[in-house]
Amino acid sequence: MATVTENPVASLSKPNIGVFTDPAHKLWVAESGPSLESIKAGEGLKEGEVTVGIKSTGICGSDIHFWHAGRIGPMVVTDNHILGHESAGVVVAAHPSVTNLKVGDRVAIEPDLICHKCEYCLTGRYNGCINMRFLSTPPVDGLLRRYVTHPAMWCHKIGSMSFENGALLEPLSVALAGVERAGLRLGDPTLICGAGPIGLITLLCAAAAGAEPIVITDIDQGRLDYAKELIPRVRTYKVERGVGVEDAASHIVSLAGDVQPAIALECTGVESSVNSAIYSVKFGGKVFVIGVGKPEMQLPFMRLSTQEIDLQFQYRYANTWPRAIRLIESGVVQLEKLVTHRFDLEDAVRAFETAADPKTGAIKVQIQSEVDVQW
Ligand SMILES: NC(=O)c1ccc[n+]([C@@H]2O[C@H](COP(=O)([O-])OP(=O)(O)OC[C@H]3O[C@@H](n4cnc5c(N)ncnc54)[C@H](O)[C@@H]3O)[C@@H](O)[C@H]2O)c1
Ligand SMILES: OC[C@H](O)C(O)[C@@H](O)CO
Repeated sequence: MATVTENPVASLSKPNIGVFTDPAHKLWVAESGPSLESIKAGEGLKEGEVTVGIKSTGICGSDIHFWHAGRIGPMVVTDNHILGHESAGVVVAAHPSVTNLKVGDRVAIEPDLICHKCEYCLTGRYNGCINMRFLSTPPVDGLLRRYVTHPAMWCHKIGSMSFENGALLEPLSVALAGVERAGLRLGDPTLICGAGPIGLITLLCAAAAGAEPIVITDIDQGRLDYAKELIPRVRTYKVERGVGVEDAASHIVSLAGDVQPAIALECTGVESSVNSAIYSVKFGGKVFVIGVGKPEMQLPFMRLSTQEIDLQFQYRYANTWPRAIRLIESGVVQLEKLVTHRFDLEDAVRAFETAADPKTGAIKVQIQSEVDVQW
């Protein structure tokens, strides 16, 4: 264990840099705020805030989307914009008012800034905050920087957990929120649609929660093979172009041993996939949609109606971090294998190109930054 120096922030020497995109779909690394000088001078920290030296940040599909498409639905990149919302690092400075954290604490950052005043904040469903400012969703800059200033209350201590795992707490939170609100129970036959990072983490959670049998779908055989490596008992279904949604549903049910799923956790947001899930689940079952997709979709209304199927949705998460930390610390959910590629912050453009290219076989690409402080 390294020793804490009198004033560790004084030893910081690397400039703050960040990963930017813009409305012209450029992607670049450049100097960003807060500046090293202001951090070292102890300027700019407001009451309740800390500065975190970011060590690991995962690239999310939404980061690629903001870069390539310039928008996700109503969230539009209108200016130079810093990406990233899956990060963990070390506290390098703290405002004197902060009592829950100290310099040197290892933390994962929950990337929301909420108003603490609206109905949803006051009732614990703060992901619905009407004044939500979610880091990396334009116009709010994200975490892909060497240093970030953030409210201490949204920096969760991760103890000796690796920074890579700390950065995975964010997508784990998405999956946990889904599994929890879907009401998944021990022995529930479960369908998971999509074996991207969210689908795979959902698979790990559903398996840990005792779902059985579990079928996972994807259009990519490589991702299905990956799912099988993670959870050998999972049954995999490769979705083929030209196969109708009802036929796909029959294949899924037959793969499950002629058992209709009680719950489908939809992690693609693709219309045909949502519809195969609706045709797969049993009477009174639930299709729980985590994936996000196009603004309007056609759904089999009468199937939903005559089979009393619940169709439910999830948007981000609330109150998941402490639970997610316990699951990783105890090894109940093991996410290490998901990180397939690692790049330095200076090399972030290559990291994004790798994450965006299906031929690389990347599942989760993480960006690591050097924070040259001596503890
Ligand atoms: N609700 C939320 O708060 C929330 C949070 C994070 C991510 N998401 C969404 O969750 C979804 C999954 O995220 P991800 O990071 O894993 O994305 P991803 O794009 O990496 O993974 C999606 C997977 O679905 C597969 N797929 C595509 N079409 C399919 C089909 N017809 N049938 C089966 N599989 C198909 C793809 O091959 C891919 O492996 C995305 O829509 C993302 O935007 C939602
Ligand atoms: O996990 C959080 C999600 O990735 C975000 O909601 C993103 O999709 C848009 O801001």
